[in-house]
Amino acid sequence: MASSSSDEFEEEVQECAAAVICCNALTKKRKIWIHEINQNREVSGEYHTLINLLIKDEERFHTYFRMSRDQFENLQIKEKIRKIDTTIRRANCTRERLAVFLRLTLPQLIDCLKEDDDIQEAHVHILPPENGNETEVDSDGSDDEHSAKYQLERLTEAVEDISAKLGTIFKLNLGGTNLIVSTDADHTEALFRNEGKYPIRPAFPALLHYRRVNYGSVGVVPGNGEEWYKYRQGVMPLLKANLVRSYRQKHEEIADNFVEYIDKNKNRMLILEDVFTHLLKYTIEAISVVSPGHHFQCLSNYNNNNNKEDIIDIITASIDFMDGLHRTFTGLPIWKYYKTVGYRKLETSHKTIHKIVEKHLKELDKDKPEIIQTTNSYMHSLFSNTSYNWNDKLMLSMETFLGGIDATATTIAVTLHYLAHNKDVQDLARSECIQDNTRLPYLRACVKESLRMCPTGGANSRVTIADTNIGGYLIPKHTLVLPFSSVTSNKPEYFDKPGVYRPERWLRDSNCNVHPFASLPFGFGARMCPGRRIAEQEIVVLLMKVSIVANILSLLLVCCITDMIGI
Ligand code: HEM
Repeated sequence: MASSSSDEFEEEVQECAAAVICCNALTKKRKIWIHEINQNREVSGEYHTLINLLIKDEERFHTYFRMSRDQFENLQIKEKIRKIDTTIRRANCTRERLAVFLRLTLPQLIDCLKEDDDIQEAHVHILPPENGNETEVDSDGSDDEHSAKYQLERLTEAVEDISAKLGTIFKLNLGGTNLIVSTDADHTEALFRNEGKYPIRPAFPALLHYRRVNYGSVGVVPGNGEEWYKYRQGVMPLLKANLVRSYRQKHEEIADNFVEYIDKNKNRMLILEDVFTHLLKYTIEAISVVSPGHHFQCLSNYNNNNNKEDIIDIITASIDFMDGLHRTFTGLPIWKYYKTVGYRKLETSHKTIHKIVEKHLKELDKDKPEIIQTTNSYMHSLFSNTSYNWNDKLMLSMETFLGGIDATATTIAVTLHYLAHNKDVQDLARSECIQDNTRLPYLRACVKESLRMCPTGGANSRVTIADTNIGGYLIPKHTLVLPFSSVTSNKPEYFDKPGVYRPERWLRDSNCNVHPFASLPFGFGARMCPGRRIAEQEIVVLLMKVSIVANILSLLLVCCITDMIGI
C-alpha cells in the first residue's frame, strides 16, 4: 500500500471517514451507558497512550495515520463529528474519535478507493459440475497453485491468466461480489439470446439517484426494466442508416477542422502532444451537431467566440462527468450518505452540461418543426415524440451527447496507433480514401480490427433474468455474467493469428468465418449501443481526412498515442 497519496485521494478518504462516523453514530443502539472496558479508556485506551506518544514523532505518526500531524490537526471534518457532553456521560473528544476511526478503517478504505495501485486478490471458485460437487479454489491462499494477485485496472490480463488455469467459464469473487466470467463466444451467445425484452445491465446507481431526485427523468444508460425501455425508444432512431448519413457532410467539415488543428497545434518536433484530449474535442464537436444540435466550436480558436465560456465549460464538464461516473461506480457507495469527491464531480458536471444543453434545446425549439426536420433529423425525432415531457427530451439529448465522447476518441486513437505501426495497411487505406471516399469498406474493416484487438470496454455484462444454461452450467437467475470480449476476441480459436493486425478478415469476400459473438465492441441485442453508426461515421470520416493528407507515422502522433493507451 502506498504511503503518500494525492490531495484528492486524501480528501476522499477523509470524507469517507467522516461519513461513516456520522452513520455509525446514527445507527448504534446502546444497552449500557459506558462499557467497563471503556471506563478505563483514559488510562489504557489507545488514544491516551500510544497516540499521545506518536504525536511527538512526526515520522511514526505519518506511518501510523498516513498523514502528517498538521494534516491531522487541520482536518475540517472535526466539527461534523463533534458529540455533546451530557450530565450522565462525557463525550469523547473529536480528536479521539477521529484518531481511532482513521486507524481502524483507513486501511480498508484505501484498499477500496485507491485507484493507482489497487491490487485485488481474486477469490476464484471453479463452478460446480453438473453432478453438484463443488470444487473450490481460493487464489489468495499463499500455498495454493492458483495463488495470484491481480490489478483491478488490468482485468483483461487477470481474466486471461485465470482462464488459462480454470477454463473458459469460472466464478470470480471481486471485492465481495460474485460474478461469472466467460471467454467463450458460444457462452456469450447463450447469454445474449436469453436476455429477454428488458435486458438487465448493472445500473449506475449514483447517476440514477441523482437524476431521479433532481429531474424526475433518468435517461437510457443508468436504469433497467420498463423505465429503461421507455427511454430506449428515444435513442433508437440513431441506428437508422439514413439518419446517420444526414450528418455526414457536417462530420466531414469538422474532420477538416481537425486536420487544420493538427497543423496549428503540433510542436516544433511535429508532435501533437496529449493527442487524446484533442480527439476528445473532435468527438465533442462531432456529436454536438447531432445532439443538442448546436455546433460547439471546440477546435477553432474560441477566444473571440461569444460562447467561449460555454465551450470551455462543456469540455471540462464532459471529462469530469466520465470521471465522476467511474468513481461512483467502482468505489464504495458512500455517496449514499455523504457527497464524496466522485459524487460531487458527477453532480457539478451534470448540472453544467444540463444547463448548456437546455439553453440550446430552447433555441432549437423556437424553430419550425419542418426546419428542424431538414436540419437535424435526430432532434426532430425527439421533439416530435409525444410520450416524452420536456425533462425526458432534455435528458435523452444529454445522454446522446455524452454517450460516446470518450469511447469514440479512444477508438480513433487506437486505430491511428495500429495504422502508424502497419505501413502496408495504412497505404491500402489511403489509396482507398483517395479513389472513392464514399463507403470505405477497407477503412471500416480497420476500425473493426482495432476494436477486436483493443475494445474500449473489457467486458460486456448482463444479469440473468431466469436460470440460464451457459456452457452446460445452470447459472441462477439474477447472476451477473461478464462475457470478457477483450479476451475472447484475441483468442486463436476465433481469429487466426490474433496478435496480427489484419483488417482483411472483416471484408465480405474474405474466407474468414468469424464467430458472430467473438468480438462485440458495441454489445448486442435490445441494449446494444445505439450510437454505433454515429460513432463509426465520426471515426471513419476523421481517419479518412487524416490519411489523405498525411503519413500517420510522420505526424509522430504515434509516440503520444502509444504512451496513452499503453499498447
Ligand atoms: C466507438 C464508440 C463506442 C463504443 C465502443 C460504444 C460501446 C458501447 C457498449 C459496449 C454499450 C453497452 C451495450 C450493451 O450493453 O449491449 C454501449 C451503450 C450505449 N452507448 Fe455506446 N459506444 C460508442 C459510442 C457511442 C455514441 C457515439 C453514443 C451516442 C450517440 C453512444 C450511446 C450509448 C448509449 C445511450 C448506450 C446505452 C444503451 C442502453 O443501455 O440501452 N455510444 N455503448
